[in-house]
Amino acid sequence: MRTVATASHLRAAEEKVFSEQPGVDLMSRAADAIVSVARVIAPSGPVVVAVGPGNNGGDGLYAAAALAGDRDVLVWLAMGTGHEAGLHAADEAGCRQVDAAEATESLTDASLVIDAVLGIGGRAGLPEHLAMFVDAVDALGVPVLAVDLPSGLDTDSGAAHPSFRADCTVTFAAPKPCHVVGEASERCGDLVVVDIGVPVPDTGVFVAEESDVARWWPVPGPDSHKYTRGVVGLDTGSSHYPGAALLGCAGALHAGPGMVRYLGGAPQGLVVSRFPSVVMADGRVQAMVLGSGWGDLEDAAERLAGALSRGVPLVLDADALSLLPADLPPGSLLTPHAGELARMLGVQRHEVDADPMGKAREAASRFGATVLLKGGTQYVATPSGTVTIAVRGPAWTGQAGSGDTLAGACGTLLAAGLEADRAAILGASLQAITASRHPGPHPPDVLASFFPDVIADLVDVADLR
Ligand SMILES: NC(=O)C1=CN([C@@H]2O[C@H](COP(=O)(O)OP(=O)(O)OC[C@H]3O[C@@H](n4cnc5c(N)ncnc54)[C@H](OP(=O)(O)O)[C@@H]3O)[C@@H](O)[C@H]2O)[C@@H](O)CC1
Ligand SMILES: Nc1ncnc2c1ncn2[C@@H]1O[C@H](COP(=O)(O)OP(=O)(O)O)[C@@H](O)[C@H]1O
Ligand SMILES: [K+]
Repeated sequence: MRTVATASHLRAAEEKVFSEQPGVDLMSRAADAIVSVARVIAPSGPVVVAVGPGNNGGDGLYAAAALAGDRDVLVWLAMGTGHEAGLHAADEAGCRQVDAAEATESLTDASLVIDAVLGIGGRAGLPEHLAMFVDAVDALGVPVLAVDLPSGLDTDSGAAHPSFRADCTVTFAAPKPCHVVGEASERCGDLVVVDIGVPVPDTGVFVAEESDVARWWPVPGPDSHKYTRGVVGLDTGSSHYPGAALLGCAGALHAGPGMVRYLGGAPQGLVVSRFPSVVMADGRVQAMVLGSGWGDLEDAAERLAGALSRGVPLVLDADALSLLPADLPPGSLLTPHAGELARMLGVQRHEVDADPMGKAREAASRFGATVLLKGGTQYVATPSGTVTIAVRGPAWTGQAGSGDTLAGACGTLLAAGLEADRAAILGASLQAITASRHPGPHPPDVLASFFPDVIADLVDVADLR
C-alpha cells in the first residue's frame, strides 16, 4: 500500500527536508527520474517540453537539459516565464526555445511531450492557449509524460478539470488524491512514484496496489480443510430477487471459501442446480452476508437478529443497511453505494458525492464498522479513521448485480479470518483487477467466474517474490 498525501502534506515534508539538509538538490533527483522514464517511453526522437513558471517547470527544464545530450529538445515557456537556473541549464545544453505556434507545429514529429507546466502549486484548469495545445497533442496521439501530475488537475481531488491527459505520470514521494480518485486518476496514465528523499508523511489515507492483493490473499496450507478455510453463510436474495442469491453465491464461491451455506429465501433448487457445492443445511459459519436482494422482506429484522446471534462478523449489503443495529459484531463490514450511504447518514446523495472519503469515514465511526463505499472509486474506511482506496477497475463493472457478487466475495474473505478492511480492499480490488484483465463487458456472475484465474496468477507472482 502507498500513503496518499495532499499538496500541503507534501509541502510540509519538503520544507522539513530543506531545513534539515540545507542545499539539498531535490529538483535534480526529480529531473533524473523524469529522464529515466522519458527514455523508456520514447527512446529517440524530438521531445517537446511545455514548461510552467514554478518548480514543476524547473523539474522539466533540468530534464530537458539532460535529454538534449542525444536528441532534439524543444522548450516552450507556456506561461511566459520559467525557473531561472533551469532555463540556463536548458539553454547551455542546447535546448531550443519555441513559442506556442512552433511548439504546436513540432508535434507532428515529436516522440514525446513532457508536461511540466503545473504541479502541486497549480490551480485547477488550463488557460485557453494551453487547452488548445492539449487538444493538438490529443489529436495527434503524441505520448505525454506528466511531471508530478497532469497540469490542470486539482492536486487534492478527483475532479475532471480541463487538463493534460498523460500516458505516464512521474510523481514524487507519494501519490496525491488526483492520482488515485475519480476521473482525474484516469488522466494520469501509468503512475510512477519516485523516492527523492522526502519522507512520506503519515496521513492515514492509503491506496492499494495489485501487489497487496497478491500478498494478502489467504492461501490454504497443506493441512487446511473446509472448516479451517472458512464457512460463509449467505442470507441473500428472496422470492422477488432470486438472482441476488445466485450472484452472491457466485462471488463467494469463486473467491475460494471452504464452504458456502445458502440460508436465504430464494428457491433452494435454483441455487443448488446452478452451484451444486453450495450447502443448504444450516450450521456453523465463520461469517455471514446479508441483505443483497432482500427487497422489502417482512422478516428482514428477524433475519438480521438471527445472524447477529451467531456472533460472527457480518457483511451487511443493500437492504440490510437500512436496519443497522446499535452494536455490530466486531469485524463487520458495511457495503453501501453512495445512495445507500446517504440514507445511512441521513444526508443527501450530493453530499456524499461531494466528499465520499469523508462520508465513508463518518459512517465507519458512527456505526463502529468498516465501510466499503462502492462506486468508480472504492473507499474502505475503518472506525479508527484510516481510509484505503481499492485498486481501480473499468467503469463497466458498475452494473446491477456487481455489488451482490462483491458482497459474496467479501463474505468468503471474512470467513477466512481476514480483518474487515483487508476483506473489503481485497474483494473490491479483485473485482476491479479481474475486470481489467478480462475486458468485457461481462455480467457480474461471468466476471466472478474469472476470479480464480486472477487469484491464481496474483498468488503465483507473490510466491515468486
Ligand atoms: N514537493 C517536493 O518535494 C518537490 C517538488 N518539486 C516540484 O515542484 C512542484 C511545485 O512547484 P511550485 O510550488 O513552484 O508550484 P508549480 O506547480 O510549479 O506552480 C506554481 C506556479 O504556477 C502558477 N500557476 C498556478 N496555477 C496556475 C494556473 N492555473 N494558470 C497559470 N498559472 C498558474 C503560479 O502562479 P501564482 O499562483 O503565483 O499566480 C506559480 O507561478 C512540484 O509539483 C514538483 O514538480 C520538485 O522540484 C522537487 C521536490
Ligand atoms: N464507474 C465504476 N467503475 C468501476 N466499478 C464500478 C463503477 N461503478 C460501480 N462500480 C462497482 O460496481 C458494483 C456495483 O455495486 P452496487 O451499486 O451495489 O450494485 P448492485 O446492488 O446492483 O449489485 C460495485 O462493486 C462498485 O464498486
Ligand atoms: K505537470
